[in-house]
Amino acid sequence: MAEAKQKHPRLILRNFLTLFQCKELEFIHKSNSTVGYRPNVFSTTLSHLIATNSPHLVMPFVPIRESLKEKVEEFFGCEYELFVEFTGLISWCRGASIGWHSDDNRPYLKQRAFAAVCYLNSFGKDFKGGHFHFQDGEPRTIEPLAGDVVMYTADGHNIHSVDEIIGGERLTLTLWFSRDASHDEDAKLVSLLSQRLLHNNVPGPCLPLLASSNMYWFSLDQISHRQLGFDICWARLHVLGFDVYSYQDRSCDSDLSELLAMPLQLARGIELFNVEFVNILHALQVAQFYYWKASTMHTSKVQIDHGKVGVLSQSQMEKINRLKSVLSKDHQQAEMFFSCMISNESRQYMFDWADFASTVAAWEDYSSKLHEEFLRSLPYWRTHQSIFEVQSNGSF
Ligand SMILES: O=C(O)CCC(=O)C(=O)O
Ligand SMILES: [Fe+2]
Repeated sequence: MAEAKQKHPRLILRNFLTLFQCKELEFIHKSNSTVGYRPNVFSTTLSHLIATNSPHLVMPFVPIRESLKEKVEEFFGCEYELFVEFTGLISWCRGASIGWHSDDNRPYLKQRAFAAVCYLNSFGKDFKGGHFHFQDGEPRTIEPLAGDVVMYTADGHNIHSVDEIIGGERLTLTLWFSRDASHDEDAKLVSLLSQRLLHNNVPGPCLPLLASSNMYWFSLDQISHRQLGFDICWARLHVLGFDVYSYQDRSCDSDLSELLAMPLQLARGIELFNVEFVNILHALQVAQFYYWKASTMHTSKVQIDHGKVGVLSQSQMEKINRLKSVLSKDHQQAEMFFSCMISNESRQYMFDWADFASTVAAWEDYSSKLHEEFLRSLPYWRTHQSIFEVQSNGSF
């Protein structure tokens, strides 16, 4: 046992995260993800959340990062404190895989000492393929299950691979830890957070800002980029059954994607929801929040306000379709990547506009609570140049 730990230092923890934590991080990823660093991979980093005016969405990560770091330090018997080098939500869609490697296998990755991979959804239910394998030692294979974590040294003692994803979207929270303070992610994040406070051209607290449109454009073919692929935000709304309607006029097709950064509305079938969202990310967050919370809602107990939902006119439908033709060159691929594999529980609930309307307020409430928590924590983070959980009485 001790010998095995020396040869292949690794640890598997079952149910380390609660289902609530997994679902909350899934919500954050599905409403903020951008194209990732490998083919068919999407990611949400903390610096991206800060840059898109959503620093409050860093809050759900804080206690998780802290307990993961403690566990890694304890299990691997670290004499000195470790630093988090990277925190990110990473999802892999059909076709993504990685062959045998160690996580420090590039000169620019040498600072990585340990990895922690938290599975946020499950093999079989949410995706097919995607098993994790260690080349040597035990356990050899890990079947990802929501809530479980695998921790291992980033060096050659833990060469590993991940099988190709066959269908669905496999989601993880991945952290790397370093012994080197100059690679401390916290110091960089605190500095970004402080800079953001100085910006005043933001739409309001908790209202997301878009990054550059390239970050949301997925294409397998890098060369004929815009002729293929789709906009990630549009695609994620599409698989939830929504269309995007913008009443603004644009004569030229190439300008249409700019509309996503402007006020717009959501439609479903022939119905238009008469509530304005500040941009597509705002609409996407509310839509993802609805599906996260759908199982706790009581469908049709309330009547929708008269006037909140109307029937689309012919010209409104034409505008929706024109925008769609620019934002998705490949509907099939968008659906293949992001559709839930089997019966996602929330899909069993009938969509209801009255519930959706109350979600807009519930989302605001959720966001502003996190924002308050964030504002309370930030002065402590700035003083200590570190991100950690601050209790409401200021202790930690
Ligand atoms: O997602 C996993 O199970 C591991 C991913 C991995 O090996 C990596 O990102 O280096
Ligand atoms: Fe790896």
